[in-house]
This record gives sequence, C-alpha cells and structure tokens, in this order.
Amino acid sequence: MRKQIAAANWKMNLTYQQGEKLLNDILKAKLQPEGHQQVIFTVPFPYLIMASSEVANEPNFAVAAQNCYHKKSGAFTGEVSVEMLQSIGIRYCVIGHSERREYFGETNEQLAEKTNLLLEHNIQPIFCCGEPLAIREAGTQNDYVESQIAASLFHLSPEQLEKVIIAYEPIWAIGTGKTATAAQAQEMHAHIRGVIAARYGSAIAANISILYGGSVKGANASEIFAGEDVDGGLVGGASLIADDFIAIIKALK
Ligand SMILES: O=C[C@H](O)COP(=O)(O)O
Repeated sequence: MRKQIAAANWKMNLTYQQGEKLLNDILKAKLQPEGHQQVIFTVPFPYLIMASSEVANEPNFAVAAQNCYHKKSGAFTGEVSVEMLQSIGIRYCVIGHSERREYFGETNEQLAEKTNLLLEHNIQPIFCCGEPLAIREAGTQNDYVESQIAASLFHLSPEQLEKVIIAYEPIWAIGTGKTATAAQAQEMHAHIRGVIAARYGSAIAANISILYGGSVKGANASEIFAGEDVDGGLVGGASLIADDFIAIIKALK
C-alpha cells in the first residue's frame, strides 16, 4: 500500500533556533501518524542532523534534504554529495524542485543522475515535476509533465521506480496563494499514475506516492488530499507555521 505523506519544505527559511522550535511545537502535538502515513521535514543542510535527532524516537516522522549534487564526489566546492547524506542517516531527498530547475538550471539529465545516486545509496528521491503557467494556459500540461517524468525516471527498473516519490507542483501555484483546484490536482495525478502504469504496469503505478504541492494550507488540505490519486502534499509556506502544518498532517488519508 502506498504511503500518504505530509512533507514540509522549509526552503531557505528559518534560523537553526527557529527551526528547532518549530519542530518541537509540531512534535508536542503528539500526532502519532499511522503506519501508512509519513511526515517528512525537508530542512536546510545545516539542520539535517538536529532535525534527525528531534524525530529519532517518533515513528513515521523523517527528515529529507532539499537537494544533492549529481556527481559522486570530488572537486565541487560548496556541493553536498549523496554519500554525505547517507553517512548521516538521511532517507529522503527532494530533487528537481522548480526553483532549482529555474534558478540553478537543473536539467532532466542531471535529475536522472541524482536519482541513480540516491537509489544506489538507499535514499528515496522525492522527484518534483510541474508545468509553468504558459503551458497550463496552452492546455499542454499533461505532455509537459509526462516528458519530465520520462526523461528523468523511465530508465529505472520497476524495483527502483517503486522507491521514487513524485511531487506534482504546478509552478503557477507555488507561493502564489493560487492553489490548483482539487479536481485539477486529481486529474494530473491520475494522468501521472496512468503514464507510469503504461510503462511499468498498474501494480507498480499503484504503489507510487504522488504528492501535490502549491499553496497547500491547513484550510484546503483535506479537500485536495481527498483525490483518489493524491497521496498528500509537499508544503512550502504553510509548513513554517506549526498549527498549519499540524492541520495538514491531520488531513492525511
Ligand atoms: O515545495 C513546496 C512547494 O514549492 C509549494 O510551496 P508553497 O506551499 O509555499 O506554495
């Protein structure tokens, strides 16, 4: 059974102390997610060890990195390797966020390399995809997202693909307050699952968690997560507010 996931993405926000307090405030709520649910805090690199130790005794809570480098090791000053993440016990890593694709020029090919390295090191990629506004207005979003997924993931074996978590984030809904409607989210998630089923079979497709991201809040999470193919969310702004993120965790199916 695929997991229902509430993933916080702090992006480049919060000091160490603010981050520690936020984690404590959320953990104090004693939410006890069930076995089919997973809460993930995607925090800046310098906070990974602190956040891991905060959630160490909390079942179904985990920590993710926001990025990794696409080469194994070497003279890449300022970058963080997958092996480094593995060596501090990280189990998840977000890759291909639209902000990284846009501001850092990340390509589908680099994301394929990152995926390979992560899987080799037993870290589950949270692979982001999603279309810009112009593509949505042209009505070609399904093809656009399909080509992102095919280019970075379709070289994987079925066993490898099953470990990938997909996050669909329409760029026009990120940080804009403009959420995709629950119907738009479900429609794209069903399309993504269909694309995976066509390539890998429906049993594999049924095991993949597909998260929605883009202005998810406590107030709209239940409606968005209700979609049959929507397995939770990747949450930016609202994940920085304890009560909001607690409500989002509670909205998981
Ligand atoms: O990774 C999270 C997404 O970019 C969504 O961000 P947002 O919830 O602030 O719109």
